Amino acid sequence: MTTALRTTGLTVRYRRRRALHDCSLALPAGRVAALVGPNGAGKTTLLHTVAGLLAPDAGEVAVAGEVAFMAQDKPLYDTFTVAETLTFGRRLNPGWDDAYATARLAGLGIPPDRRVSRLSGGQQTQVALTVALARRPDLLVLDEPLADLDPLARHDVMRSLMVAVAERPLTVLISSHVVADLRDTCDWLIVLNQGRVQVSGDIDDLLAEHLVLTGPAGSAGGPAGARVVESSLTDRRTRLLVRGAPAPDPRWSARPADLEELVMAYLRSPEAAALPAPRGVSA
Ligand SMILES: Nc1ncnc2c1ncn2[C@@H]1O[C@H](COP(=O)(O)OP(=O)(O)OP(=O)(O)O)[C@@H](O)[C@H]1O
Repeated sequence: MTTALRTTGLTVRYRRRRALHDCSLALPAGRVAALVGPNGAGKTTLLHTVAGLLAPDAGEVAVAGEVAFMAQDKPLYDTFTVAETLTFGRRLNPGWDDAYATARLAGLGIPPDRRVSRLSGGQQTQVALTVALARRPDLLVLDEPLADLDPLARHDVMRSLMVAVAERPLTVLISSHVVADLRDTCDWLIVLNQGRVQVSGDIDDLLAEHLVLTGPAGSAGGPAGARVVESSLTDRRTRLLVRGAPAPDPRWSARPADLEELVMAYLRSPEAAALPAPRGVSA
């Protein structure tokens, strides 16, 4: 397994405020990784550090190959046409693949003579994405590319990103607040919370090892052997999200957790973690 991105003990401060603390993760090549976390968790700081725009105060970032970064506020010039945007990209990037960029935009039905300011938000995102992809990166880093797009445009952007990933060897790291947008597209999950990496792993593996248990009220610890990530209590039932399968107990019913439940449970329990061994900490 080749590692496309590895961060080791990454710490970043803005003056005295620590935005990232001791972040270590490894992303295998060819994965599409979702980076999720609440406002202020450090997602943009992590992406900027991976893209080389910020220098860490401690720790290291290692990327296998070239990185292309698409910032949150789509880096396009409003007064340029789409064709001029591509010309600009070609002049700035030695490894630029013009045939790919032109064909991709034609396939998406985006007219080359249209001014960027006259494109829809979804089309602007597609142009910015095309500029990033035409640089032929090994690692594509996207900071909230779906923000301010309607659900249809979000779906189109993610689907076209999947086409790009299927066409070439590419690893993608994409931040978003909307977990539902990422479920069909991403196969790796990174949860960042309060500047720390809380979860990093294969989504199917994570889902397979987490359960939602429902059982008697007043038993927040759950059945024997349960590793509780989060518990919520009502006066009648206890609901737990647990990692690993506890011993069978007839008082508790179990069902698989979905991705949103898993993410929310970790975000509400900043002390819990699901990280790979040997560096990992059990929930
Ligand atoms: N330029 C800056 N100067 C000072 N503090 C900053 C700066 N940029 C970010 N921060 C702080 O660092 C922390 C992490 O911010 P960051 O933007 O990385 O979070 P985020 O997860 O991307 O948030 P959001 O989801 O709101 O975009 C926050 O507490 C933020 O206020």
